[in-house]
Amino acid sequence: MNEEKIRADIVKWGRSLFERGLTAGSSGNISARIDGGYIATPTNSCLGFLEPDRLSKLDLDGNHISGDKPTKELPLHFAFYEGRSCAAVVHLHSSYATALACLSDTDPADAIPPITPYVVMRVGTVPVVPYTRPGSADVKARIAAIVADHSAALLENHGPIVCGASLDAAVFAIEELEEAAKLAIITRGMQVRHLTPSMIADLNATFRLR
Ligand SMILES: O=C(O)[C@@H](O)C(=O)COP(=O)(O)O
Ligand SMILES: [Zn+2]
Repeated sequence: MNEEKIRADIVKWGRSLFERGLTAGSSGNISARIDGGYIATPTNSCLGFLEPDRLSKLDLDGNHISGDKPTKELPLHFAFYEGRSCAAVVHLHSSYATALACLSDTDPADAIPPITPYVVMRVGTVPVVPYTRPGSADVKARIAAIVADHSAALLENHGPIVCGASLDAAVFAIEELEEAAKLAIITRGMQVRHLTPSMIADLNATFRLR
C-alpha cells in the first residue's frame, strides 16, 4: 500500500483500460487504499490521461486532503470499503456489462450466467443494484444490502463496479466481468451449456478469491 506505487498503478491501469475501450471519455473511476487513507481518480478525469500528482488523496473517512476534486462516486466506493475487506474499487462503463445492466430481462440476483469457470473464480455471482443517479449517496444503502455476499455488481442502467483485495485483483475481476457479459450477450438465444451447481461449488472451494 505504498502511496507512490498506488498512484503509479492507478495511472497505469487507467490508461490500459481506456486504451482498450473498456471505458470512454471521462467515465469510470478507480480508488485504492493507502496507509491512512485512499487515492482516487478526480471527477471528470479521463482514465487514459491521469497524472499521479493530481490524483485525489482522501483520509480514512473520505475527506479530501489533496489533489484534484475526487470522483463524485465516493459514496459508491466507500460502500464497498465499509462493507467488505477490500483494497481497491473499480467502476467502468464497459459496453457489454453495461448492456446487461440495461436489459430488462437480466436476472437481478444473478446477472452474469456462469458459463465459464473464470468468472466464477474471479467475480462470483453479480447482482443488479437498483438505479440511483450517478454520484447520489443513495447508492450506499443499495450496495450495503449486497456487499457482504458480493464483490461485484451491475449498477442498473449504468455500469459495472468491482472491488478486490488489491488494485490488480479488482482490475482483473472487472475485465473478466466484461468478458463474461460479452459471452452472455453474444450467446443469447443459443443453446448454452451452463456450469452445474456442483462445478460451481468445486470452483468456489478451490479458487475463489474472497
Ligand atoms: O456515470 C457517472 O457519472 C460516474 O459514475 C462516472 O463514471 C464518472 O464520474 P466521475 O468519477 O465523478 O468523473
Ligand atoms: Zn459511471
